[in-house]
Amino acid sequence: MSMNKFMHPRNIYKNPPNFKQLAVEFPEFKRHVRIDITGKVQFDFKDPEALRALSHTLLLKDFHLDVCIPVNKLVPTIPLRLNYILWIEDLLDFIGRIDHVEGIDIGTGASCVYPLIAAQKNQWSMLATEADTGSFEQAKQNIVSNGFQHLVKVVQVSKDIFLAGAVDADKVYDFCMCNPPFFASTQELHPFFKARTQNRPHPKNAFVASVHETVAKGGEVDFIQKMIAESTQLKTQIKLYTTMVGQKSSLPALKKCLREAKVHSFKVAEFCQGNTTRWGLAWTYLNHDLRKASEEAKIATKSYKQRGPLLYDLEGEQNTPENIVKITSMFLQLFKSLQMSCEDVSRNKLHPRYFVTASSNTWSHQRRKLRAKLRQGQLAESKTIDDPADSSVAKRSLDDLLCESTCKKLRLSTDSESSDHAFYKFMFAINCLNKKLILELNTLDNNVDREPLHQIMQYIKNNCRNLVN
Ligand SMILES: C[S@@+](CC[C@H](N)C(=O)[O-])C[C@H]1O[C@@H](n2cnc3c(N)ncnc32)[C@H](O)[C@@H]1O
Repeated sequence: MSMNKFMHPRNIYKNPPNFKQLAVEFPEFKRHVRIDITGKVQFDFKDPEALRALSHTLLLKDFHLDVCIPVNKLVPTIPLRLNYILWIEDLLDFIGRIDHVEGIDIGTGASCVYPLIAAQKNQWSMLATEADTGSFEQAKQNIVSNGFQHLVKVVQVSKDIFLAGAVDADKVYDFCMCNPPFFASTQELHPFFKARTQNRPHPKNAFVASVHETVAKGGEVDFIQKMIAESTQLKTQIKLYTTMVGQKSSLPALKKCLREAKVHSFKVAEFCQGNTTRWGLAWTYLNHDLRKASEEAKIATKSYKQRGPLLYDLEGEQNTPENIVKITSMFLQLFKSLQMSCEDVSRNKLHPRYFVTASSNTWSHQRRKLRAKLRQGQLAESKTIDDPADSSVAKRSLDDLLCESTCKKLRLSTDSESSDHAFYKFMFAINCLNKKLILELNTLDNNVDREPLHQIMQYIKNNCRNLVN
């Protein structure tokens, strides 16, 4: 069963990429797809070359990164890499780190994929380490060819060093991350390695990595235990220690090790993508209880599968600082016009995020007003924010009628506009991905009714063209 629906809510690959479209846009990718007689696009996940082309194409299309992934080196699956980065974003938010973030990627690989995505997406400064000479050289080239020397630095380290020898002694880092070699021996690479159940099917994807990238003496438990041991020396010099864990069976030993290391708190998350599940482990010596990290940080786990935010692609809107500020202020105006109050909880101006409180159901009230006007034939003169171009009035009035039944369901004690208490609270954010701006709405609490959120989103969509043009 594909687990895409359990991905982090901000993961753009929650809806799988459109392979047909990718093939049209990227000739390199086109070579690896064929159209069957029913017209369906076929992609061979068992072909290492096809997987390499897919990762290369997604990095190019969605992150504007042209990354050389050499043959016989690990091909990074991009949805998983993004899940990990989004989880770190949430944890950094939780500990209050927003600006000028500095991170470390242990074992960056030839692609240098985490630092490059982190630098491109979030402008984080990254120190990358790599033990293998070939991968180190390639990582260096990938940084230069993508023009990220100002944000990403890679250092070659010996296999026995994790953090201590690589970090600058005078510096405090916000986080470290790591995708460790998962296996203890080459036999473990075999799909029917004894730890896997007899019934378990063959992996659906080709195995695309070299042995030294995936095998380390003692496997991931030993690798991560060494990281934990070094963290007991570095303590708060790194605010947030994180690593990926490839096998669930490794978690009990690692949790025990963290308790023995007397870390202040630690947290486990589950990253689900495609047919693969991985785990994230984070710990800190700072006075933060990571177990209480926000709902969003927890959302990567299965139990929050129904609770992703509602997203709306603000098509055609440029991802520039000025435009983000402009669009945000337009949405704040819209909320104000709906008599909603907005509390700024932004990470910074480029990551606007607000808690919005409505004290009554004003959005469907607006709809009622619109319907009343329609009935009275007044729309032509109307200058409210609800006024679209003439041609779309008819369409939206129809939308309104269609929506009427849902609006009725929402009629609560409400329509008393003067009520002081919060009638409905939600989170509004603008997220940026390369040239795209995405509007995000979410509830603050998992147990509240999401129907109003859908209605507010619909209201925004109906009015968005007026707002941003
Ligand atoms: C599983 S690969 C991950 C590569 C990349 N981070 C990714 O996710 O695609 C692990 C990498 O760690 C490197 N490595 C192994 N031991 C290391 C150490 N002690 N310090 C730094 N890198 C190490 C390996 O050479 C390999 O490139």
